[in-house]
Amino acid sequence: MKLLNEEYIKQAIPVREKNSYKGNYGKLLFVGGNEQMGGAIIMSASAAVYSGAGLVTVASAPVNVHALHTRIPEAMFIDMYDLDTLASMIKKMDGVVIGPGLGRDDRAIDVMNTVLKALTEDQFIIIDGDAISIYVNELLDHPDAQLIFTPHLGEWKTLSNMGPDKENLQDNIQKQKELNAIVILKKGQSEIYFEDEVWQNIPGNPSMATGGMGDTLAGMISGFIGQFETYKKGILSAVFLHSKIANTLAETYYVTLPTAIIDHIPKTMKGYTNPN
Ligand SMILES: NC(=O)C1=CN([C@@H]2O[C@H](COP(=O)(O)OP(=O)(O)OC[C@H]3O[C@@H](n4cnc5c(N)ncnc54)[C@H](OP(=O)(O)O)[C@@H]3O)[C@@H](O)[C@H]2O)[C@@H](O)CC1
Ligand SMILES: Nc1ncnc2c1ncn2[C@@H]1O[C@H](COP(=O)(O)OP(=O)(O)O)[C@@H](O)[C@H]1O
Ligand SMILES: [Mg+2]
Repeated sequence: MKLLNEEYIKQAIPVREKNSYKGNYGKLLFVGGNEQMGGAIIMSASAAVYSGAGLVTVASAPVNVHALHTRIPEAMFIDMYDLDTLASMIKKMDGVVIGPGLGRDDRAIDVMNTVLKALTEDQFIIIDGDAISIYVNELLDHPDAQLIFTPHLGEWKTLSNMGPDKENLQDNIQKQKELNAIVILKKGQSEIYFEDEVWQNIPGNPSMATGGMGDTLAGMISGFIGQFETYKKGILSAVFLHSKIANTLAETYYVTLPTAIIDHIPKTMKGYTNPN
């Protein structure tokens, strides 16, 4: 297992080309946030916007539109239950995050089916939160896109049948291959399972144990992938900086709010930008 520490991330973040434009930095769709959990998809999309994603659209329950626009006017909005619009929107995207606050009811299952079927091979999808349960329970097919799962240990049990006391490196590698996906297994020191190697994150602390922290990570990962050369660089940099920011905040704060992490992303990224 490789260790994900300061050395890897140093100067990993690319400098923006002088004449680049928003289309160069990722077009992302966030799908989730039912009537009870709008905050989850708002945090996720905010994290992508603050990570530098070029264009962010949120597909959510209509009741969430004003809260979203108050928090991030940079994002666009569609009704996630309008399945035709949802399917046509997917076609314009580089990547999709689905699951934060999605719920698991029949409407959520329809949304999930629509998204997975509309994807094409040059796109990526991050499946998080409730979407993990739907993927497993509904026996959905692997989408025609790069698949990325971001389970916490409870969700990993749903995906792998291995509980927190049973999961282990070798069996996790085996399961990752069966899933044909990149797996970011979230825990105190999260592990990232790629096709050819496994990494362990070093920073992180218990001030992060608060609702919305994983929603925020999923948004950061998507935002980074949209701008980085490779999936590996984008994912590893996002996982590291998410917990690195939390460590800095935890020096003076008892609890680290996901929204506080989001606020600190742009300045922290600047500090790790490669000047060459
Ligand atoms: N503001 C909002 O809108 C927010 C919305 N949110 C949205 O809520 C949705 C559900 O997400 P969730 O993570 O709450 O799933 P949940 O069904 O409780 O977990 C499944 C099982 O896993 C277990 N488990 C969990 N963590 C574990 C661990 N580290 N290690 C071991 N076990 C662990 C857990 O066990 P338990 O805690 O019940 O003992 C349970 O049995 C999702 O869409 C998310 O985006 C939240 O993000 C909050 C803020
Ligand atoms: N004690 C801890 N130490 C380090 N990281 C933690 C700790 N508790 C939680 N985290 C991190 O917080 C995030 C929690 O994700 P998740 O449970 O999906 O949150 P939510 O669904 O509420 O957004 C993960 O990235 C996890 O690694
Ligand atoms: Mg979660």
